[in-house]
Formats: sequence, structure tokens, C-alpha cells
Amino acid sequence: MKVMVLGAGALGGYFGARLQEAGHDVAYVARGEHLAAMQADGLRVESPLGDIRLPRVHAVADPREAGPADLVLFMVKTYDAEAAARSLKPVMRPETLVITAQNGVSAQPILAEAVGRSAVLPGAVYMPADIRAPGVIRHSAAFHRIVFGPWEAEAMPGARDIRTAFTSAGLDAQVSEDIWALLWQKFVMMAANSAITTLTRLDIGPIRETPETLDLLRRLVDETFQVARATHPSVGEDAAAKALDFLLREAPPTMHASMLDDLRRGKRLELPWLSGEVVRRGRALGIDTPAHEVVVGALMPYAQGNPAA
Ligand SMILES: NC(=O)C1=CN([C@@H]2O[C@H](COP(=O)(O)OP(=O)(O)OC[C@H]3O[C@@H](n4cnc5c(N)ncnc54)[C@H](OP(=O)(O)O)[C@@H]3O)[C@@H](O)[C@H]2O)C=CC1
Ligand SMILES: CC(C)(CO)C(=O)C(=O)O
Repeated sequence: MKVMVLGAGALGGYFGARLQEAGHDVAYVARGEHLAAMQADGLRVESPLGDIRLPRVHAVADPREAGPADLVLFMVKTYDAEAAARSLKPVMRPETLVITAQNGVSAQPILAEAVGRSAVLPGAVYMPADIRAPGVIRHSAAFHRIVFGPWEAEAMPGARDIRTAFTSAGLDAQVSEDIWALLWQKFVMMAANSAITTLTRLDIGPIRETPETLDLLRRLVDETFQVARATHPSVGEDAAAKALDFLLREAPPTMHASMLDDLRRGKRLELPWLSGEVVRRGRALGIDTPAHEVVVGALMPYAQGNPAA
């Protein structure tokens, strides 16, 4: 399979490397020091599920240099989605399918606007990773799950073939028939997770051991749950319980949201599409979201990068 990773950072680098190791033809679209390091020395992945060393990778700055692909992994941050989607449009072919990974529910429509809904397989990724150094991806838990599904039914056979390619590469991949319910379910967990770990600058372990902070986490989950249920009725009644189950029991104590990594590095934050999205949608629906409002107020000075830099 010919694969293009558009945004070959933490997730894109990880999935691209696993697929290349399994024999697929992968092109990595990246930029800056990370692109230069990949072009000079290849790509490394450090993972509890097995390290990967790829001394040579096809790393480029623009999708046009990568050429057309059967599968595009669209793995830029939400704030880069519009420009990346525009750059993808000229290399799309009728058979190309594009999997998304962005947290939240905003990036997928931006991509669909550029390439058409029938080409988009919205996806949710469950694994913590970051770029440890240029050319080096660090995966920091023993799970790497991706779930995607067709926005429009005709893409279902293509989605199943892609799942086979992923599982043959050792990845934990599933196809969902109601991907939007799943994206909202992840959003219920993730809006709270990104808010609480970034606000406190802590991993989830100490947060769940502190009763007052745990109470705040529960309120963040509940507010997003109210918004999710009002927006997407097929989100289950148990969505808040499932989100809490992940955060309080399944997640390793060292887990934190990728937004905290971004804050620590002085990078832009996806805050407007996480807590910001909950507040915006809550207002439109007449649902109070006071906990997320505080998070937005406290973190917004960091949303464009370190305000002290
Ligand atoms: N990391 C994680 O653990 C998880 C992340 N997610 C979600 O997945 C998405 C991707 O996250 P993540 O992998 O951490 O992000 P990263 O910032 O690690 O990777 C994105 C990469 O794409 C590059 N990039 C952005 N736009 C372009 C472009 N137009 N052309 C070429 N390169 C480009 C960025 O460069 P630059 O650095 O210069 O901006 C960056 O290197 C996010 O929306 C996040 O919410 C979901 C689950 C887990
Ligand atoms: C918390 C995690 C790793 C869960 O997959 C995530 O989605 C993120 O940090 O962006």
C-alpha cells in the first residue's frame, strides 16, 4: 500500500514507521528540524511495544513531492488542519482515503471541506506519544490503538482493507460503523483529560489521588458529556462512566494529555478545540460549562505558545 503521512510528528511518525517496517511504501510530509533530521538520519521510534530504526525514509516538505497515495494519515494538529488539507487537495485521487487522528470534533469537517466526505475516515487514536528529539518519536505506553470508520457508507470496504494492513503491521486497529459516536465518546474523556493535566501540569496519577482535583475532573467530564448527548444522540448514556473508567482505572498513572507536552515546550495549544469547544457549544445549547470556562480562562494566555518567550 502507498501511504502518505501528512504531519509526520508523534502519531504520524509512529504509524508511518510501523507500516514501513511491515513493508508498505511510506512518504512522510514534515517540516523544520524534524524534517531535516529524518532526511539526514532517518526515523527512530522508542516504544515499549518494540523500537524501530529506519535509517532511510522518504521525507518531504510538500504532499506534491510525495505523490498520490492509497492512504493518507492526516496527523497534523487541529490548528494546522486547514492549511494541510489545502495542500493535500491537488494530490488526491478518486481511490485515496484519508484517516484523521485529531482530538475533538472540528478537524474532520475542515478536511472534508477540502477533499470531500467520501474520502475521509475520521479516526480516534489511543496512545501517548511525542517527538522526543528531531527524528525521534517516543511512545510511552504499552497500547497503540486506532479506531476509524467511514463518514459515508461507500468507504466501508476501503476501511476494512486498511484495518487489515494496520493489524498485519502489529497495530491494534478497529473499524467503527458509528465513528461519530466514538469521536464524541473520546471527546468526553479527552476534553477533561487535556484540561486537568494541562491546568495542573501533572500526570493523571496524582490528580486522581487528590480528592479536590478528582472532583474537578468529574465535573469536566460531566459538562462535556451533557454537551455530547445534546449534540450527538447516539453517544451512550454510559459515556461519562466510560470516560471516568479510562481516566481513573485504565490509564497508567504517568499518562497526561499531549496538550501538556505542548505547553511545556512552549508550542501552540489545541485548547480552542477542546475546552474551548465545550464552552462554545455549551453556550449555543444553553448548557452551563463553568469548569471548562475556568480552564479556558486560565490557559488561553498559553494558546499561541509561551507568553513569556
Ligand atoms: N500525541 C499524542 O499522544 C496524541 C495526539 N492526538 C492528536 O493527534 C493530532 C496530532 O498530534 P501529534 O502527533 O502529537 O502532533 P505533532 O505536533 O507531534 O505532529 C504534527 C507534525 O506535523 C507537522 N506539520 C504541521 N503542519 C504541517 C504541514 N502543513 N506540512 C508538514 N508538516 C506539518 C508539525 O510541525 P511543527 O512541529 O513545526 O508544528 C508536527 O511535526 C493532534 O490533533 C492530537 O490532538 C491524539 C491522540 C494521542
Ligand atoms: C491522552 C491520550 C494519549 C489518549 O490517547 C491522547 O489522546 C492525547 O494525549 O492526545
